[in-house]
Amino acid sequence: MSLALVCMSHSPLLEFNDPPAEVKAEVDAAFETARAFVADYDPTLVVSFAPDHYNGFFHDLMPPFCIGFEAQGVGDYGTAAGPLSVPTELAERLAGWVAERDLDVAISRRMEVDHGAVQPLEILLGGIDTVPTIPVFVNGVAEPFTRMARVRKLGEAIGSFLTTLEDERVLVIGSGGLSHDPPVPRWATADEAQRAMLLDGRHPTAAARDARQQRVIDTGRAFAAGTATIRDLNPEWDQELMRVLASGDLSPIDAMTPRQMAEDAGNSAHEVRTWVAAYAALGTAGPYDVASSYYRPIREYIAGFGVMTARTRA
Ligand SMILES: O=C(O)CCc1cccc(O)c1O
Ligand SMILES: [Fe+2]
Repeated sequence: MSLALVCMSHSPLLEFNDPPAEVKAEVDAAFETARAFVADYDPTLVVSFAPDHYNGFFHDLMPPFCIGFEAQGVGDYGTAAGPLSVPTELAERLAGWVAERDLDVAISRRMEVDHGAVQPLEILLGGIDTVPTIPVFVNGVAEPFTRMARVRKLGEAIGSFLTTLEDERVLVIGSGGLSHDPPVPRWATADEAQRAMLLDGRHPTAAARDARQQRVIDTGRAFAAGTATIRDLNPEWDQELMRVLASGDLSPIDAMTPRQMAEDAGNSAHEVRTWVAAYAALGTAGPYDVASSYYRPIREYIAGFGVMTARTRA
Protein backbone atom coordinates (compact mmCIF):
# COMPACT_ATOMS: atom_id res chain seq x y z
CA MET A 1 0.00 0.00 0.00
CA SER A 2 1.57 3.26 -1.08
CA LEU A 3 0.84 6.86 -0.09
CA ALA A 4 1.51 10.23 -1.68
CA LEU A 5 2.20 13.59 -0.05
CA VAL A 6 2.09 17.26 -0.83
CA CYS A 7 3.37 19.71 1.75
CA MET A 8 3.03 23.37 0.95
CA SER A 9 3.20 26.71 2.62
CA HIS A 10 -0.04 28.60 2.42
CA SER A 11 -0.45 32.33 2.51
CA PRO A 12 -3.64 34.33 2.55
CA LEU A 13 -1.64 36.99 0.73
CA LEU A 14 -1.25 34.96 -2.49
CA GLU A 15 -4.20 36.82 -3.96
CA PHE A 16 -3.51 40.20 -2.34
CA ASN A 17 0.21 40.99 -2.56
CA ASP A 18 2.55 40.65 -5.51
CA PRO A 19 6.16 39.58 -5.23
CA PRO A 20 8.39 40.30 -8.26
CA ALA A 21 6.99 38.69 -11.44
CA GLU A 22 9.73 36.05 -11.65
CA VAL A 23 9.05 34.94 -8.07
CA LYS A 24 5.31 34.76 -8.71
CA ALA A 25 6.04 32.69 -11.83
CA GLU A 26 8.20 30.30 -9.80
CA VAL A 27 5.45 29.80 -7.24
CA ASP A 28 2.89 29.22 -9.98
CA ALA A 29 5.23 26.66 -11.57
CA ALA A 30 5.69 24.88 -8.22
CA PHE A 31 1.91 24.73 -7.79
CA GLU A 32 1.53 23.44 -11.35
CA THR A 33 4.10 20.71 -10.67
CA ALA A 34 2.24 19.71 -7.49
CA ARG A 35 -1.11 19.76 -9.33
CA ALA A 36 0.30 17.48 -12.04
CA PHE A 37 1.70 15.16 -9.35
CA VAL A 38 -1.72 14.95 -7.72
CA ALA A 39 -3.54 14.48 -11.03
CA ASP A 40 -1.17 11.65 -11.95
CA TYR A 41 -1.70 9.97 -8.57
CA ASP A 42 -5.46 10.49 -8.87
CA PRO A 43 -6.28 10.26 -5.15
CA THR A 44 -9.54 8.72 -3.95
CA LEU A 45 -9.04 10.08 -0.43
CA VAL A 46 -7.25 13.08 1.05
CA VAL A 47 -6.12 13.51 4.63
CA SER A 48 -5.41 17.19 5.19
CA PHE A 49 -3.24 18.25 8.12
CA ALA A 50 -3.83 21.97 8.56
CA PRO A 51 -3.58 24.66 11.21
CA ASP A 52 -6.21 27.28 11.96
CA HIS A 53 -5.87 31.03 12.47
CA TYR A 54 -8.61 31.74 15.02
CA ASN A 55 -11.40 31.06 12.58
CA GLY A 56 -12.40 27.58 13.70
CA PHE A 57 -10.56 26.98 16.98
CA PHE A 58 -10.38 29.45 19.87
CA HIS A 59 -9.12 29.68 23.40
CA ASP A 60 -12.53 28.70 24.79
CA LEU A 61 -11.62 25.14 23.84
CA MET A 62 -8.29 24.60 22.09
CA PRO A 63 -7.28 21.01 21.36
CA PRO A 64 -3.80 20.20 20.08
CA PHE A 65 -5.34 17.99 17.37
CA CYS A 66 -8.84 17.42 16.04
CA ILE A 67 -10.24 15.04 13.42
CA GLY A 68 -13.22 16.43 11.52
CA PHE A 69 -16.22 14.16 10.88
CA GLU A 70 -17.94 17.01 9.02
CA ALA A 71 -16.37 20.34 8.09
CA GLN A 72 -17.02 23.62 6.39
CA GLY A 73 -14.85 26.40 5.05
CA VAL A 74 -15.38 29.80 6.68
CA GLY A 75 -14.43 31.69 3.54
CA ASP A 76 -11.68 33.94 4.88
CA TYR A 77 -9.52 35.89 2.40
CA GLY A 78 -11.81 34.95 -0.45
CA THR A 79 -11.30 31.19 -0.04
CA ALA A 80 -14.17 28.78 -0.59
CA ALA A 81 -16.92 28.73 2.01
CA GLY A 82 -19.24 25.81 2.64
CA PRO A 83 -19.05 22.08 3.21
CA LEU A 84 -16.06 19.87 2.54
CA SER A 85 -16.77 16.39 1.27
CA VAL A 86 -15.85 14.46 4.43
CA PRO A 87 -16.31 10.66 4.43
CA THR A 88 -17.82 10.65 7.91
CA GLU A 89 -17.81 6.93 8.60
CA LEU A 90 -14.16 6.62 7.55
CA ALA A 91 -13.22 9.63 9.70
CA GLU A 92 -14.96 7.99 12.67
CA ARG A 93 -12.98 4.79 12.09
CA LEU A 94 -9.77 6.81 11.85
CA ALA A 95 -10.50 8.55 15.17
CA GLY A 96 -11.19 5.18 16.82
CA TRP A 97 -7.94 3.74 15.47
CA VAL A 98 -5.97 6.72 16.75
CA ALA A 99 -7.63 6.54 20.20
CA GLU A 100 -6.67 2.88 20.50
CA ARG A 101 -3.06 3.88 19.94
CA ASP A 102 -2.90 6.06 23.05
CA LEU A 103 -3.31 9.40 21.30
CA ASP A 104 -5.98 11.65 22.76
CA VAL A 105 -7.38 13.48 19.78
CA ALA A 106 -10.47 15.67 19.76
CA ILE A 107 -13.19 15.13 17.19
CA SER A 108 -15.61 17.57 15.64
CA ARG A 109 -18.88 16.94 13.84
CA ARG A 110 -18.89 20.59 12.78
CA MET A 111 -15.31 21.63 12.17
CA GLU A 112 -14.80 25.06 10.69
CA VAL A 113 -11.68 25.45 8.58
CA ASP A 114 -9.98 28.52 7.13
CA HIS A 115 -7.48 29.24 4.36
CA GLY A 116 -5.02 26.95 6.13
CA ALA A 117 -7.01 23.89 5.10
CA VAL A 118 -8.87 25.33 2.12
CA GLN A 119 -6.07 26.90 0.09
CA PRO A 120 -4.23 23.62 -0.67
CA LEU A 121 -7.50 21.90 -1.58
CA GLU A 122 -8.34 24.71 -4.00
CA ILE A 123 -4.86 24.85 -5.51
CA LEU A 124 -4.23 21.10 -5.76
CA LEU A 125 -7.72 19.69 -6.30
CA GLY A 126 -9.70 22.59 -7.73
CA GLY A 127 -12.07 22.94 -4.78
CA ILE A 128 -13.03 21.83 -1.30
CA ASP A 129 -15.39 19.04 -2.30
CA THR A 130 -13.81 17.44 -5.36
CA VAL A 131 -12.20 14.50 -3.52
CA PRO A 132 -13.33 12.98 -0.19
CA THR A 133 -11.22 14.68 2.48
CA ILE A 134 -10.67 14.03 6.18
CA PRO A 135 -9.50 17.29 7.78
CA VAL A 136 -7.11 17.00 10.70
CA PHE A 137 -6.55 20.20 12.67
CA VAL A 138 -3.06 20.61 14.09
CA ASN A 139 -2.72 23.57 16.43
CA GLY A 140 -0.01 25.89 15.13
CA VAL A 141 -0.74 29.17 16.92
CA ALA A 142 -1.99 28.68 20.48
CA GLU A 143 0.23 27.90 23.44
CA PRO A 144 0.85 25.43 24.92
CA PHE A 145 2.22 23.22 22.16
CA THR A 146 2.69 19.48 22.42
CA ARG A 147 6.17 18.08 21.99
CA MET A 148 7.17 17.47 18.39
CA ALA A 149 7.45 13.72 19.05
CA ARG A 150 3.71 13.74 19.69
CA VAL A 151 3.08 15.25 16.26
CA ARG A 152 5.23 12.57 14.66
CA LYS A 153 3.35 9.85 16.57
CA LEU A 154 0.01 11.26 15.45
CA GLY A 155 1.19 11.18 11.84
CA GLU A 156 2.39 7.60 12.28
CA ALA A 157 -0.90 6.50 13.85
CA ILE A 158 -2.91 8.07 11.05
CA GLY A 159 -0.55 6.69 8.42
CA SER A 160 -0.82 3.17 9.84
CA PHE A 161 -4.60 3.42 9.45
CA LEU A 162 -4.32 4.70 5.89
CA THR A 163 -2.08 1.81 4.86
CA THR A 164 -4.93 -0.59 5.76
CA LEU A 165 -7.18 1.01 3.12
CA GLU A 166 -6.37 -1.33 0.26
CA ASP A 167 -8.91 0.15 -2.13
CA GLU A 168 -7.93 3.78 -1.72
CA ARG A 169 -5.23 5.96 -3.18
CA VAL A 170 -4.53 8.31 -0.28
CA LEU A 171 -2.92 11.71 -0.58
CA VAL A 172 -1.74 13.33 2.65
CA ILE A 173 -1.40 17.11 2.68
CA GLY A 174 0.56 19.25 5.13
CA SER A 175 -0.31 22.94 4.98
CA GLY A 176 1.54 25.83 6.52
CA GLY A 177 4.42 28.13 6.59
CA LEU A 178 7.93 27.27 7.24
CA SER A 179 9.54 30.26 8.94
CA HIS A 180 7.11 33.15 9.31
CA ASP A 181 5.86 35.56 11.91
CA PRO A 182 2.62 37.10 10.65
CA PRO A 183 0.63 39.43 12.93
CA VAL A 184 -1.61 36.79 14.50
CA PRO A 185 -2.40 38.00 18.03
CA ARG A 186 -1.07 35.85 20.88
CA TRP A 187 -2.87 35.57 24.20
CA ALA A 188 0.13 36.61 26.27
CA THR A 189 0.56 39.93 24.47
CA ALA A 190 -2.99 40.59 23.21
CA ASP A 191 -5.04 43.60 24.27
CA GLU A 192 -8.61 43.29 25.52
CA ALA A 193 -10.28 43.42 22.10
CA GLN A 194 -7.83 40.89 20.68
CA ARG A 195 -8.41 38.58 23.65
CA ALA A 196 -12.15 38.70 23.00
CA MET A 197 -11.45 37.56 19.43
CA LEU A 198 -9.00 34.87 20.54
CA LEU A 199 -11.45 33.59 23.16
CA ASP A 200 -14.46 32.99 20.93
CA GLY A 201 -14.34 35.14 17.79
CA ARG A 202 -16.39 32.79 15.62
CA HIS A 203 -18.34 34.22 12.70
CA PRO A 204 -17.11 37.83 12.78
CA THR A 205 -18.98 40.59 10.99
CA ALA A 206 -17.73 41.29 7.47
CA ALA A 207 -16.27 44.57 8.71
CA ALA A 208 -14.39 42.88 11.56
CA ARG A 209 -13.02 40.22 9.21
CA ASP A 210 -11.95 42.84 6.68
CA ALA A 211 -10.14 44.88 9.32
CA ARG A 212 -8.28 41.84 10.58
CA GLN A 213 -7.32 40.75 7.07
CA GLN A 214 -6.28 44.25 5.99
CA ARG A 215 -3.83 44.35 8.88
CA VAL A 216 -2.18 41.17 7.61
CA ILE A 217 -2.13 42.45 4.01
CA ASP A 218 -0.58 45.76 5.10
CA THR A 219 2.02 43.94 7.19
CA GLY A 220 3.02 41.88 4.14
CA ARG A 221 3.52 45.04 2.11
CA ALA A 222 5.52 46.69 4.89
CA PHE A 223 7.59 43.52 5.37
CA ALA A 224 8.50 43.54 1.66
CA ALA A 225 9.37 47.24 1.92
CA GLY A 226 11.59 46.57 4.93
CA THR A 227 9.50 48.56 7.39
CA ALA A 228 7.68 45.80 9.33
CA THR A 229 8.68 44.85 12.85
CA ILE A 230 7.84 41.15 12.55
CA ARG A 231 10.56 38.52 12.81
CA ASP A 232 12.48 37.89 9.60
CA LEU A 233 12.19 34.70 7.54
CA ASN A 234 14.89 32.08 8.09
CA PRO A 235 15.77 30.29 4.83
CA GLU A 236 18.54 28.21 6.44
CA TRP A 237 16.15 26.88 9.08
CA ASP A 238 13.52 26.15 6.43
CA GLN A 239 15.86 24.32 4.10
CA GLU A 240 17.38 22.25 6.89
CA LEU A 241 13.90 21.14 7.96
CA MET A 242 13.02 20.27 4.36
CA ARG A 243 16.24 18.25 4.13
CA VAL A 244 15.36 16.27 7.28
CA LEU A 245 11.82 15.62 6.03
CA ALA A 246 13.14 14.42 2.68
CA SER A 247 15.70 12.12 4.34
CA GLY A 248 13.08 9.70 5.64
CA ASP A 249 14.53 9.85 9.18
CA LEU A 250 12.37 12.25 11.17
CA SER A 251 14.04 11.51 14.53
CA PRO A 252 16.03 14.82 14.62
CA ILE A 253 12.68 16.65 14.75
CA ASP A 254 11.89 15.19 18.19
CA ALA A 255 14.54 17.46 19.68
CA MET A 256 12.97 20.66 18.34
CA THR A 257 11.29 22.72 21.08
CA PRO A 258 8.42 25.16 20.55
CA ARG A 259 10.35 27.96 22.23
CA GLN A 260 13.41 27.54 20.02
CA MET A 261 11.26 27.13 16.91
CA ALA A 262 9.54 30.47 17.58
CA GLU A 263 12.85 32.14 18.30
CA ASP A 264 14.53 30.81 15.17
CA ALA A 265 11.65 30.91 12.71
CA GLY A 266 8.81 33.06 14.08
CA ASN A 267 5.61 32.48 15.97
CA SER A 268 3.81 30.79 13.10
CA ALA A 269 6.67 28.37 12.38
CA HIS A 270 4.63 25.99 14.55
CA GLU A 271 2.57 25.41 11.43
CA VAL A 272 5.36 23.06 10.27
CA ARG A 273 3.77 20.55 12.62
CA THR A 274 1.44 19.77 9.74
CA TRP A 275 4.41 18.88 7.51
CA VAL A 276 5.87 16.64 10.22
CA ALA A 277 2.56 14.82 10.68
CA ALA A 278 2.15 14.39 6.92
CA TYR A 279 5.69 13.05 6.41
CA ALA A 280 5.33 10.74 9.41
CA ALA A 281 2.13 9.38 7.88
CA LEU A 282 3.83 8.89 4.51
CA GLY A 283 6.71 7.03 6.16
CA THR A 284 4.42 4.33 7.54
CA ALA A 285 3.97 2.99 4.00
CA GLY A 286 7.73 2.41 3.66
CA PRO A 287 10.64 4.36 2.17
CA TYR A 288 9.67 7.37 0.09
CA ASP A 289 11.18 9.63 -2.53
CA VAL A 290 10.71 13.35 -2.90
CA ALA A 291 9.42 14.01 -6.42
CA SER A 292 9.69 17.80 -6.37
CA SER A 293 10.87 20.45 -3.96
CA TYR A 294 10.58 24.22 -4.24
CA TYR A 295 11.69 26.85 -1.77
CA ARG A 296 11.97 30.62 -1.69
CA PRO A 297 11.61 33.09 1.19
CA ILE A 298 8.86 35.48 0.05
CA ARG A 299 8.30 38.51 2.22
CA GLU A 300 5.27 39.73 0.25
CA TYR A 301 3.55 36.50 1.34
CA ILE A 302 5.05 36.60 4.87
CA ALA A 303 6.33 33.09 4.38
CA GLY A 304 9.32 30.93 3.90
CA PHE A 305 7.52 29.39 0.97
CA GLY A 306 7.97 25.71 0.23
CA VAL A 307 6.18 23.14 -1.91
CA MET A 308 7.18 19.47 -1.75
CA THR A 309 5.72 16.35 -3.31
CA ALA A 310 6.73 12.84 -2.29
CA ARG A 311 5.61 9.27 -2.82
CA THR A 312 6.20 5.82 -1.46
CA ARG A 313 9.13 4.27 -3.32
CA ALA A 314 7.89 1.98 -6.07
O1 LIG B 1 -4.07 35.10 10.68
C1 LIG B 1 -4.15 35.31 9.47
O2 LIG B 1 -5.05 35.97 9.01
C2 LIG B 1 -3.14 34.70 8.52
C3 LIG B 1 -1.72 35.02 8.82
C4 LIG B 1 -0.73 34.39 7.84
C5 LIG B 1 -0.02 35.18 6.93
C6 LIG B 1 0.91 34.60 6.06
C7 LIG B 1 1.16 33.24 6.07
C8 LIG B 1 0.46 32.43 6.95
O3 LIG B 1 0.68 31.08 7.03
C9 LIG B 1 -0.47 33.01 7.83
O4 LIG B 1 -1.09 32.18 8.69
FE1 LIG C 1 -0.89 30.08 8.30
